[in-house]
Order: sequence, then structure tokens, then C-alpha cells
Amino acid sequence: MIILPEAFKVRMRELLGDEYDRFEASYEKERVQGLRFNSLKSEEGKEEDWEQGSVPKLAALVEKRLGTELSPVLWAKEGYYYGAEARPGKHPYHEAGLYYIQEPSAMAVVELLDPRPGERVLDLCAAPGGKSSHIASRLKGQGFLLSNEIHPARARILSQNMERMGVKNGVVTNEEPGRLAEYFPEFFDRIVVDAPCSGEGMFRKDEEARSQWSPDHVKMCAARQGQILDQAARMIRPGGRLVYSTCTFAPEENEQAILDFLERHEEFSLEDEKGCEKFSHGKREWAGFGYDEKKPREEKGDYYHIERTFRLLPHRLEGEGHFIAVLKRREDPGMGEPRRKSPAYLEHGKDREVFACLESFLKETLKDWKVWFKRREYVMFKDQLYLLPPQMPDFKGMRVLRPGLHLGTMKKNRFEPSHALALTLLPGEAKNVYEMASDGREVISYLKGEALACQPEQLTGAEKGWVLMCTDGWSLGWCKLTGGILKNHYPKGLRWM
Ligand SMILES: C[S@@+](CC[C@H](N)C(=O)[O-])C[C@H]1O[C@@H](n2cnc3c(N)ncnc32)[C@H](O)[C@@H]1O
Repeated sequence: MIILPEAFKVRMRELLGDEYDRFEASYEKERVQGLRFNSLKSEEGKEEDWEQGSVPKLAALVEKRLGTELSPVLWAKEGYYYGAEARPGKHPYHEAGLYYIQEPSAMAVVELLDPRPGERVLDLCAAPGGKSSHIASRLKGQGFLLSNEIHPARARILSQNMERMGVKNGVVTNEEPGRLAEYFPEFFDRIVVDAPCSGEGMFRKDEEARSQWSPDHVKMCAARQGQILDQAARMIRPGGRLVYSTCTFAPEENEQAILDFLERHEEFSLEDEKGCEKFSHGKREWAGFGYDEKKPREEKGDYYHIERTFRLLPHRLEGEGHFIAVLKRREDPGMGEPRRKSPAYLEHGKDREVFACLESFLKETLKDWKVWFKRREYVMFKDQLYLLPPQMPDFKGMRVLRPGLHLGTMKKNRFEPSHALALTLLPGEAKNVYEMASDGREVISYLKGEALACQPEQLTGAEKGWVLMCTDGWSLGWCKLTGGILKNHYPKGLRWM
């Protein structure tokens, strides 16, 4: 049984009135589980109608493989509920980045952000990467995604998840929002602030959120959210969209945080979005209604249309508690696009050895190798080679974990491809491919890091060199083939025990 903090219950009863009993009763139900398919793992993902075409087909396949029933999440095109008996995190499809396990309510955030291919998007509080991977899937490899996380260890997990999901045009940083704003003034078309919060919406599944909770913690979170939002406001371009979300019920962190922000930033207003019919609306009378203070600011709430914010309530839909506000910065000339310095790209004339190794690797491994080779945004960090999204400005001094797609390591006179590169490739893009059934033993051996005896009927391409290892048509990593043996290059840190 879940024991909710007493002060929380009293406040929720005050807020919800007649609905409170239904709200409390919802905690007696099992939590729902969700996963979201990744369009980057499909040829058709590059087309607009991916959501209508492939997702149900994929869902039917994954249902069979996981032995569970999947049912669609109403408010997220790629989202599905799965049964409590299933273990999607322990399936080879998970390692192939075919889906991301995500709480269903959390999927609403990027749905409302609505990023489009080619745009510049920032996920300011991004770890472990639920919203970022959703954004990447919508950008379809075009445009620029910056995923930032302030805590170093969490930033590393974020980076790993972005690799697993096969993101080509993503950058991962480990910065304070204020420092990031120095580099990216008025830069982004869309920003998501999925703010650190008191986590009341996660009480069902998160014991730590319940034990750490207190009215003072709510106050501290609200102050920090205001500071983060102010930095986000510096980075959005005029006319851009800023989505703020929390997984808490406290009005101080929700309606009130937005009302305070709108009072500080006249250039923003709340968008009049329809949302899903299962969503509730924020309440203007809750702006000002806190644990310590009860000074409802209804008039102001009215003025700023606080009712345009959304609340996802666990007794009204199949998901946990969430709050989402969709803000727009007014169109105005702003500062105009400043001239930005480019990063120090490698040069064909100067960095001959690197390009020679890269060329020989690309020719041997990828069908469309010239498209890769033609790109100019190559950067080296020590012996590591990266391909940057063209929109990435000079990042000298910034704490960057991943300045773009990690291509691999320069060894003496040769190039060794990275795991990240394998996960961005579809089998049709590689010259040498080895297919393994997702329900067979071989794929498990591969994920454990073992060498494999090459079965010729499963191999397409040359009998020597780098081979893209796939399961049911999705890439998992690399092997190097010589003398009929596939030498395993699945990263040590990711290997199955
Ligand atoms: C709700 S979580 C983000 C979840 C993530 N968006 C996802 O969908 O996977 C909030 C994140 O904000 C980070 N954070 C904490 N303090 C912060 C600060 N002062 N500025 C920016 N981010 C902060 C936390 O470390 C945490 O990873």
C-alpha cells in the first residue's frame, strides 16, 4: 500500500474537492507501463506518414516477440501500453533502440512541443533522455538537437541513450542553463524545460520522491524552476515555442510558476492548444494557492489564460500526474541571427591521414559512402572522430559530452567504427550485414560479447572486414570478420551478463 504524505493529502483534498476520493483511490491501482517506438529505426521513418503506416505494424511484431498485448496511448502517436508481465528492457530490440520505455503521461510533452524536421531544438533538463529521444525521432535526422543535463553522471546516461536510439544530429552537454544561454542566445525554434520538481506525480512508483517530499522542498523546486525558465527564455528565438513540464501537482511549481514567468516576461503568452480530451486544464484559481500562502490570483490567472495549461491527472487517464504549459515568444525582430564562429573542422588539405583512413573505412563499409565523405563538419577530440550537425556553433569552453555523432577512433593507419555509428545505420545502408533472429541464442551470445562462428547464409556482403550485426533487420553493433569468425565489438560496458 502506498502511504502518501499527510500535508500532501490535505492540500490535494482542498484543490480537488469532490474529485479527491477518486484521486486517492487511483493509487490503489497498479501503475501502467509504456514504450514509445523510434521512427529513426525505419526507412519509412523519414516519411511524414510513418506514424500512420509502420507503428501499428511494428506494434504487432513486438507484441508477438514480447508476448504481451500493446494498446495505443491516446495522446502519443508512437506510444503504447504494455502488460506488467512483459520485460521490454531485457529484449534485443531494446538494445537496438527500437523503442524507449517511457511513462505514458510523459509522452504528451513532445507531442505538444511538436518539433519539425530541420528545426533547432533544446532539451534543457534532458537526462535520462525520454523527451530528447522523442524529439530526435520527430526531427527525422534533420536539424539540430541539443540535450543538456546538469549532473555529470546523469549526462553520461543521457548520452548513452541517445546513442542507443541512433540519433545522428544530437549534441549532449553537461552545463548549467545560464552558461548554455551565453552560447545560444535566441538560437532555438523550440525548447523543452522538463523541470526538476517535487515529483508528487511519481509518488505511486517512486518511494524516494515520497520520502524526500516536504512543503519546503516544493518551495525550493519552485524557485529553481523560475531560474531555469528565465535562462530558457534567453535562448528561444522570437516566435519560438517553449514547453514547460513537471511531474508534480503543486500549484507553486505549475500554474503559479507559469503566472510568475509571464509577469516577468511580457514577450511570452500561453498557446491555445487543444490537447487530448483526457487532459484536464490548469486552473487560474490555483495560481497562488500554495502550501504556505493561499492568495489566489484569479484575475491575473484570467488575464494570462492560465486555463490554457494542461494537467494530466491519474484518476482521469491511464498515466501518472503531469503538468504542461505551451508558451510562445512573440514574433519580433529580436537581435537577428548573429554571426557565429564555426567549430574547428578538420581540413582535407591539412588532415590528410585522418581523411585517408576515413575514406577507406567508409568505402569498405557503407553503400552511400560519398554522402558521408562529402560532409565538412568533422572534428577530432584526441583520437576520437565526430561528425557535427551543421548548426553546431563553436563550443570552445562548453562542457560537451558528445558534440555530434561519434564516428569512431583513429588507430595507427586505420579507423575503428564506434558503437554509436552502428546504431544510426539501417541494414540497407551497410555493405556487410549479419542477420540474427531476435528469439535465437546467437543474438544473446552477441550481446554477451562472445565471438561467433559466421553462418554464411546469414551474411550479406564480404567475408572479411567490418560487419553490421542486426537482429530482425535492426542494427545492434559491429563485429570484425576474419577466417569465418565474427570478432565481437559490442561495447564492454553494455554487455549482457
Ligand atoms: C524531470 S528530470 C528530466 C527528465 C528528462 N527530460 C526525460 O524525459 O528523460 C529533470 C532533470 O533536471 C536536472 N536538473 C536538476 N537541477 C537542474 C538545474 N538547476 N538546471 C537544469 N537541470 C537541472 C535533473 O538532474 C534531472 O535530470
